Amino acid sequence: MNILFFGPNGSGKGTQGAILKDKYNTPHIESGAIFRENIGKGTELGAQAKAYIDKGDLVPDEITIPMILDRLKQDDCKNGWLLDGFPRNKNQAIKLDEALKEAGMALDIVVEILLDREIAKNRIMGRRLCVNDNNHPNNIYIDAIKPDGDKCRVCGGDLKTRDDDQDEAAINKRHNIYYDTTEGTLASAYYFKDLAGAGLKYITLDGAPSVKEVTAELVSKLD
Ligand SMILES: Nc1ncnc2c1ncn2[C@@H]1O[C@H](COP(=O)(O)OP(=O)(O)O)[C@@H](O)[C@H]1O
Repeated sequence: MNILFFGPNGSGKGTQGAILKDKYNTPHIESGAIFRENIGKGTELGAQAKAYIDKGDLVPDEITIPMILDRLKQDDCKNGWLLDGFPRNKNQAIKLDEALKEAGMALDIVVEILLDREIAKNRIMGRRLCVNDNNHPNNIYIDAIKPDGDKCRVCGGDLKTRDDDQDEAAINKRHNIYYDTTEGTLASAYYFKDLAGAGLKYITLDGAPSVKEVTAELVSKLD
């Protein structure tokens, strides 16, 4: 299965993407993770991308598009892939569509998580990480997982915040790109939505409920 996954920062896209990856046993290709890996290894690509990422901008298409299209040609993608974080603008969507047609490949599923922008921002800014286990869910803005005072609600451990979670300007910048329905990431999702029907299944999920409820909706809509 060839799958695209869309969701704003704060929508739990990474969590739901892992469900899809396991269900279809495909590689989970995350454009941001590829950039971070290259930055970590000190590659030329990493050096080029870092300047843009640090400013909260998108890495230019002439860098990003060939990087992702090359990745989709690798052997492990033969039986399908889950692409997460690409396309992120209309031009990337058009180039992906052209490359798929050229390779005689087709998209099978597009998943879009719907989440109000303010809720998404609060989830990011309200996130608290337990020093004992980052997976202990604590968020000061979500009643269901409010911390126990200033301690982890699961184990009572100390809580910390991720620096980039508190940079409201950077969060707004990323959300401006995501929620832009003319040239931004939602424009790229809708580009494929308009193609839906020709064997392409477009699934929307309500991102507001709990992780478990979003997963249940996702699984019910895939079968
Ligand atoms: N498709 C893309 N096009 C251009 N830049 C990208 C793309 N995907 C990721 N990036 C860059 O990598 C950074 C990290 O991406 P990601 O891990 O998805 O985090 P976030 O969702 O917080 O932006 C992005 O902020 C952007 O600068």
